Amino acid sequence: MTVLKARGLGRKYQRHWALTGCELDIPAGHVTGLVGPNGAGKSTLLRLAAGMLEPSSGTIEVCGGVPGSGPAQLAKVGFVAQNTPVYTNLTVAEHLRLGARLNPGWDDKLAHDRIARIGLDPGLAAGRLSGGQRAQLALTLGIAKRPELLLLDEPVASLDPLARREFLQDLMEAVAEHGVSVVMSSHLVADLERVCDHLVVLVDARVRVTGEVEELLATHRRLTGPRRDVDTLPADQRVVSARHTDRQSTVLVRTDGPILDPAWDVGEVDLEDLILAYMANPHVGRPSLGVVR
Ligand SMILES: Nc1ncnc2c1ncn2[C@@H]1O[C@H](COP(=O)(O)OP(=O)(O)OP(=O)(O)O)[C@@H](O)[C@H]1O
Repeated sequence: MTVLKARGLGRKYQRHWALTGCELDIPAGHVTGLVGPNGAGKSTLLRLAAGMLEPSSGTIEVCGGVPGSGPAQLAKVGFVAQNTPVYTNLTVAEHLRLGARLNPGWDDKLAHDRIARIGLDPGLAAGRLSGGQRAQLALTLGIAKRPELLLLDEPVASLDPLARREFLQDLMEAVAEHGVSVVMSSHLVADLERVCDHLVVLVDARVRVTGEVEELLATHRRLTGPRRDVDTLPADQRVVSARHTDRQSTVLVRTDGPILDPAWDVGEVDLEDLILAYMANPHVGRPSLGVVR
């Protein structure tokens, strides 16, 4: 089942396209990592999915409906925006009461347990919380809503390392126990490596690569060998990035078949290698032959 489907999806601000030609099928029951450079269009995609923005072109379907199209649709989707908005004059406890009132699937025990574990004072006004504590409150509201799809825009950016680890643990539990689907943007590749089994890389407003992490890792290889022109590689080895010194070439390729050329030393890639290769070289198939010293 697909939890987010985009077809020719685009969004422009004035005359600038923040997202364009976006084709996505994000499967249900997975944690999908959304990565890309600053300004790539990640928040724009998440806000389109949450129904906070209208597409300028194409279509987007979330949990089988049009984002933001009514109360039933809103109940299916949780969204924690990048600035983790909370009501500054309401206390932590009032936020939980509001959550319970507004959300049909609200898990009150989970919300209270989490707030207690984090150590947030229920009587404190949200405006007096630190940035990280505010993020924790917003994330608690998002998880306790028990949505079908949870959209998180850089959720852990302001959390300390321990809080980050615990939050990711909570997230994985929610996925395992309640089958919630998650799409989260992050610049922290190590975190994505821990929790994501699906990946979308956005660069320059376009989807550069998307797929199951396991499948992506299985089909990408790092080739190291005597310097050569990447145009001489077999057609089934799609060049993602290439670096050259005077004598040596290092090429990251996508291929389904084995690498038979004995001149290459063939290595596996990890998620960070893969993400950086796609982020560094947006012009797939047109790698630079510049010399790196
Ligand atoms: N409200 C807006 N008005 C005009 N331009 C905008 C607006 N919001 C975003 N943009 C532009 O759209 C592009 C994509 O922005 P977006 O916030 O989606 O990127 P992002 O990938 O989330 O970036 P970051 O990693 O820095 O959070 C950027 O060029 C940005 O300047």
